Amino acid sequence: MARVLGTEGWRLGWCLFLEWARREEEQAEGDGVVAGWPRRREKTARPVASLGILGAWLQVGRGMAESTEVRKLVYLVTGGCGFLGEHVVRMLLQREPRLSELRVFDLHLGPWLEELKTGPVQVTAIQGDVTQAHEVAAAVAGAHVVIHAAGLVDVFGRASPKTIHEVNVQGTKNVIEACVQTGTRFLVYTSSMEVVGPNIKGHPFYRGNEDTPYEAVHKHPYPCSKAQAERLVLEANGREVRGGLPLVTCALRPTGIYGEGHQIMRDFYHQGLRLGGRLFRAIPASVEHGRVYVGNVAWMHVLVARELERRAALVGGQVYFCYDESPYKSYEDFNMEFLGPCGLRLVETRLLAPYWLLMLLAVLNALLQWLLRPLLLYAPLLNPYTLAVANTTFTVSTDKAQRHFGYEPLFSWEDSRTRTIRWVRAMEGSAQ
Ligand SMILES: NC(=O)c1ccc[n+]([C@@H]2O[C@H](COP(=O)([O-])OP(=O)(O)OC[C@H]3O[C@@H](n4cnc5c(N)ncnc54)[C@H](O)[C@@H]3O)[C@@H](O)[C@H]2O)c1
Ligand SMILES: CC(C)[C@@H](O)CC[C@@H](C)[C@H]1CC[C@H]2[C@@H]3[C@H](O)C=C4C[C@@H](O)CC[C@]4(C)[C@H]3CC[C@]12C
Repeated sequence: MARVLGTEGWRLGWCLFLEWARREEEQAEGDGVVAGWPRRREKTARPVASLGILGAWLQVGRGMAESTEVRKLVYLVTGGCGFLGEHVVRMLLQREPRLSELRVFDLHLGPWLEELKTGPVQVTAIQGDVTQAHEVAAAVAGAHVVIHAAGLVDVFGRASPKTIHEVNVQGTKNVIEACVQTGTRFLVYTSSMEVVGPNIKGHPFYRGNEDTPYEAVHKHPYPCSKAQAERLVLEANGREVRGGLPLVTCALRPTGIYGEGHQIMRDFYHQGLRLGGRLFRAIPASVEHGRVYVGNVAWMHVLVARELERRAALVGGQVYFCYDESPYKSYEDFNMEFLGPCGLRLVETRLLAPYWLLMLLAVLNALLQWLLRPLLLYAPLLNPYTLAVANTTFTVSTDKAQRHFGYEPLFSWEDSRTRTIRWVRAMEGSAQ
């Protein structure tokens, strides 16, 4: 379709222009207004009208001309069937007009991909493992842009530290090397706030930005792996890829993502249902955690991927926190923005469960997980790491993405909240 508009576009534009010119001239004779501008003296009216219409036509023509060549880019999204990945895939299809092919690479392909194959963009589902270099290289070959969102997001002890490292670090190395070997020049990495903190010392990060000094000290396998992977991506910026041009990379650091498809929100909801519609507060309301809507995180990925080529010198090698207008609240209070309207309530237990008791329970959970591992996977939300993270303020306040590549949140807080509540309610229907 876009290609057809190329030649036909100019011809169609010219016909539109002539028809419009005729009508404008007729109208200008009648009501004294020329193409939206107040009519000037008779002798300038006609040139003004023609200029205005000509300008409109040129705009139409250019837009069509641009559309004739735009569908030429191949994007690859690793982890494209995950919580964030699916939103990135759908956002690209909606808001990246230059796409000719969208490759979705994931260990587990979602059935919903089939519904995407009816549009003008070729959607190629690739079942693969980022830890397998040859599978990554095959998927990357020929892509113009790679958005690397595949990762093992585990802070609940489900996967071994070795596996987390293999996926998050070695997998990222494989993506970088595939870009270099095949000549793909633009790589966006989905990093995480946890690359920064909260650190093992429980230091708060209050309204911090990308330049705020903070002692990023980690022991847990997940943040360690994200920090290593991010460093690899940023260090790869400028490396020569096949064909002799430089690789341009950047990393996006979402804070706690929420929205349609968020598994942890789903876990909280089901836990509340099991407890008779109640959730028990474990974290003081004063401990704030930054959260960001998944649609805005997806939009930031799409936008920075588009701007990487045009603003390579500025954006290449940079990190950007993902942010929007979501309010600063404790993790649990924030979740109640969505779970409350769906019938759950947060029971104040701070007097009943002091921090030391919660930490004791968390340690017992970790011990139980270790004892039961040969028999079954016991991975509750409460463990020493999640308690420590939840109990440490971590909020960002930055506009670096806006300054560097014009990012503005696509979804307001109200819209993000409404969409998430609608999703929880749909879960409610399925849970009954
Ligand atoms: N969820 C959050 O709050 C959050 C916040 C900051 C950053 N992140 C980052 O965003 C990215 C996506 O996270 P998510 O929350 O969507 O998690 P997710 O688990 O829903 O998605 C990750 C996807 O990667 C895929 N994957 C895992 N191992 C793979 C492998 N070996 N090969 C190929 N694909 C593999 C999974 O199948 C899944 O579809 C991750 O890199 C994560 O670190 C998430
Ligand atoms: C059981 C209570 C103590 C309850 O309040 C625990 C909440 C806990 C499960 C979450 C609190 C903070 C979350 C993390 C944070 O939002 C950022 C993250 C970075 C991202 O890359 C992956 C997810 C996560 C680690 C996220 C995980 C859940 C929490 C620890």
